[in-house]
Amino acid sequence: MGPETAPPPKLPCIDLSSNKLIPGTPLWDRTAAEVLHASAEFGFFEAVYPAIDASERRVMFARLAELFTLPLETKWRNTHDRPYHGFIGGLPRASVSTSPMMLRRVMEYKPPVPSPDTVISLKPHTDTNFITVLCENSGGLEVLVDDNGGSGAFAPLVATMPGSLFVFIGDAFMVAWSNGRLKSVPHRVVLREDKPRLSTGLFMVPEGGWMIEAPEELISDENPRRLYRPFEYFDILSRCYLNPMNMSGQQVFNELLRL
Ligand SMILES: O=C(O)CCC(=O)C(=O)O
Ligand SMILES: [Fe+2]
Repeated sequence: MGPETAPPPKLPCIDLSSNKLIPGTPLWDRTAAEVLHASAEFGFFEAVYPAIDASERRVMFARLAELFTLPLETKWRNTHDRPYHGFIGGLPRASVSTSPMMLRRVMEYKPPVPSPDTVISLKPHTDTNFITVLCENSGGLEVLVDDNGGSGAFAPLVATMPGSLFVFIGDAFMVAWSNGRLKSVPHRVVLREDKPRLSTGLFMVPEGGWMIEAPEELISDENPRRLYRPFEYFDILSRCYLNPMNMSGQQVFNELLRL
């Protein structure tokens, strides 16, 4: 028996494709309100943003597939002293990543051999960074929905438009940029087919070495005080890394920083 998954509910899908989306216009304001609502209610949304057309996408994923056929010794040469920045092997997925500030990561999930019907390839977690933008070659991403009192169920994220990207609010955004108003949502990857899944993500991370806290503007009648202590991002990331996936970033933030 595979992991249980709820049927796909109606999930937020926001059209960011119009070239009339210009700051100061009513369309901009309406779209910004949709983004805010989705980020507060769900912690993620599907972004209709066909900047990468279908043929570019195909080429990109074909090249990625080639990249992952490199021998392990070669992949392990991609090292970095910061957690999650170099090659990550040993998980059900393999990951190669570059660049410390805007972190572009590519991921391959391979079903184990022999393959069961379904397998959880990436355990439920929240992203610790500010914002994640994901682009995938096949389904498998699932989010926790309707998490009333912890009794939520994972639902598949099915793109309603070809070429969509998925945008996730991370823990650092939840804590520092929204003072708890937006939500970072647990998600996971489940393989239901006996073939590898490829994805690429843009992980927007804070610069290291600075203490980060919610700005004054976010203190309101609704939230009359800061909800979290100031933090240094890589300190938190190292703590998450020390117990990978056993404790989500959200738990680390809530247990260490909640005031
Ligand atoms: O591969 C995916 O689509 C999800 C990756 C992910 O959630 C992560 O690396 O944090
Ligand atoms: Fe994630």
